[in-house]
Amino acid sequence: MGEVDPTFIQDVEHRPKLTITEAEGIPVIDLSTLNSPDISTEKNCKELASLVAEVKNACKKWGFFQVINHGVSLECREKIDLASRKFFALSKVEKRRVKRDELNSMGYYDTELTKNVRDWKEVFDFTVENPTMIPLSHEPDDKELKELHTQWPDYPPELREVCEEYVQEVQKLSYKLLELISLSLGLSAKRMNGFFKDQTSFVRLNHYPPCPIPHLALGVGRHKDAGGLTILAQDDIGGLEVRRKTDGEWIRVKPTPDAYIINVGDTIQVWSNDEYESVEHRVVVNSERERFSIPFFFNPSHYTWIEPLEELVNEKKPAKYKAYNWGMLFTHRKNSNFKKRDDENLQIHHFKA
Ligand SMILES: O=C(O)CCC(=O)C(=O)O
Ligand SMILES: [Fe+2]
Repeated sequence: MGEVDPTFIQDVEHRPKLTITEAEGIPVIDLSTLNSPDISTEKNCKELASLVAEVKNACKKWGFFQVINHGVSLECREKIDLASRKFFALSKVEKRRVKRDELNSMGYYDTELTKNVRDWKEVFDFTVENPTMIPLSHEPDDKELKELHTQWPDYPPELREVCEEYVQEVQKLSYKLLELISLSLGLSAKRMNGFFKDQTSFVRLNHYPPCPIPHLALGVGRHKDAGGLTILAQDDIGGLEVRRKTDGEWIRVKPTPDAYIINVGDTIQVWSNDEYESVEHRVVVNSERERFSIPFFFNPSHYTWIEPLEELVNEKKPAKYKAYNWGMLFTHRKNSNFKKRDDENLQIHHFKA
């Protein structure tokens, strides 16, 4: 097995149990009602109301759910999956030609830290908007912006095109989900859409190679997603674990062919004034098989100030957070994935009112 870099080793309390608890409970929600051309009939109204109720229950209970009949074409998903496999099969030298650096956080890298421990994975990130504007530094007084541009590799030559097609399709699903979540919070369907103009969303191709020490390391350490929503395609290997709210147990999300796994991020937690919570999750790796996954992080514009929506604040439920700037948080997080540092990552609890 050889020596494994000690930066991969998790503290004892965070090491995974290799016996799997697979939950029956993480809901699978059928979105076919939304594909119907005639959404305004009485039957459809009823179906929509029950769909919204399912979304609400899932968000309350788990913070996670899977969707089927979501409208993203399987062909499109298969194409990006294949291109991703071809890219990661290249040599490290080839992949590092499109490596991310301090100035551009998009591209390839294999040294991501989650809570200061290295993840057993390699990734390729690309943005939705080109360019994507974010603050240059996370200092609140520094108003300078920078442009993120995706660095596309030469191989496989179709990568850029299939990624761009995939984003188009997943975007449509993101807005459908955002609208369902809005309705489920008692808001108008499009209440949150405006925050996603000039979005800082990005897609990540993840590759988790087989790991000789799956009991000591993690593919991704425990974390919560900071943005609005995450829409994840996982393959048939499995490894994603979600912290169950009722008892804190780590529950494996069962791979379901052609489904997407959805979770609400910290941003929706704050907008909802803690009506919904962003739930901790992690990825367990295994010694035999490599795993691939593709999360889409649906994030607001850098100039969005995140705070509880006024409709969800009242005397009984005062605002639980002070407003913070999304761009500043995004830049802070990006820099900390990059460099080991002593201070804690910036988290929403730092903005508790
Ligand atoms: O690969 C997965 O299943 C999940 C990855 C994840 O949680 C993330 O990249 O934020
Ligand atoms: Fe995540």
